[in-house]
Amino acid sequence: MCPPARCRTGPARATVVHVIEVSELTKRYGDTTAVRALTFTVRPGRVTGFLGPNGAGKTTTLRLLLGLDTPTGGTATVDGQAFAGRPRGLRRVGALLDAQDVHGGRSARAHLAALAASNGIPRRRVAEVLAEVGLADVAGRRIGGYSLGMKQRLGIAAALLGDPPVLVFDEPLNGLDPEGVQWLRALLRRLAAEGRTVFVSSHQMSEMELCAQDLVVIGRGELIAAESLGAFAARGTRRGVRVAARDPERLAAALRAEGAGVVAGEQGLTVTGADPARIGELALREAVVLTELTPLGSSLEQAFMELTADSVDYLAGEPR
Ligand SMILES: Nc1ncnc2c1ncn2[C@@H]1O[C@H](COP(=O)(O)OP(=O)(O)OP(=O)(O)O)[C@@H](O)[C@H]1O
Repeated sequence: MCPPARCRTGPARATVVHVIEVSELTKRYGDTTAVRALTFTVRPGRVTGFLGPNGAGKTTTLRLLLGLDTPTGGTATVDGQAFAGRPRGLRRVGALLDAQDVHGGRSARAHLAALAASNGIPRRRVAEVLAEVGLADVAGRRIGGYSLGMKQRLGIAAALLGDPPVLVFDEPLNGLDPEGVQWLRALLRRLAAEGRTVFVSSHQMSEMELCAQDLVVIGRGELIAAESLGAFAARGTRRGVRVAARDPERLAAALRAEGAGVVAGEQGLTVTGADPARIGELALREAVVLTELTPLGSSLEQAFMELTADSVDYLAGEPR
């Protein structure tokens, strides 16, 4: 593979940084506003997770970015230019949008060879990417007989074919088995470590938690957050503070009188609405000996649920 840094030639290209920039991006389909005034930046050298509940507008955003659809307003650019489906576009941006969208009658090898030919990519890349995604042994088989996971791997192979500095994947973990998920997480991290810009959508926080460094979170087409994983997690409400004390009932009463929430459990009290310092002060005032005072950090999943709660269109299970 040619790392992006080495792909830059000449003084003009030396300053090129492979940034995805989305500015005031809006897309309406009739009465539906799929994306509304979205603005964010995706930087190279990091895996950026693109998160949002079902129907949030992730696929629409990626389609607009890739020039597969036209914005109603705003812009989406790579390296400062709109990316339209150019013949040699695979060298610039590699994308996996819909793994099922392939000609089932062809073999994986023939499919990739055709893509390579139309993008001016050396034929040897076909064997390289097939090996990279673990499909070398089945490359001669018809794609129509592939499982969803195998088609995802093929879609990833196609995205890697042109050795591009920018990679965009829409829900690439769908259909992968646990080994496949681990493999893909490692691949995404490696691609970013090579200096590429890696933008990956998912509707599940837990999927991104282990490989993304930055997050762009949207809900109902609007931006909720664009920041590092850590900053996003910190925005979730703290789960509370676990407290153990010699006289828990007395402390619980004092905390409740202060407006804090207190739930008594086997391991002690779980307190919300009061930080450890305030709990310590109250314990001192009530002359209650504390034996444990542990802040419970908010998990990313919880932050995601909280921050997108108002923008979930489709809920599984019980109605809200
Ligand atoms: N071609 C279209 N015509 C009409 N409405 C559309 C079209 N494409 C998307 N939408 C609507 O735009 C909204 C955003 O859809 P989109 O597929 O971008 O969301 P998503 O975040 O990718 O969802 P998911 O996680 O379920 O794939 C939805 O309400 C969807 O029904």
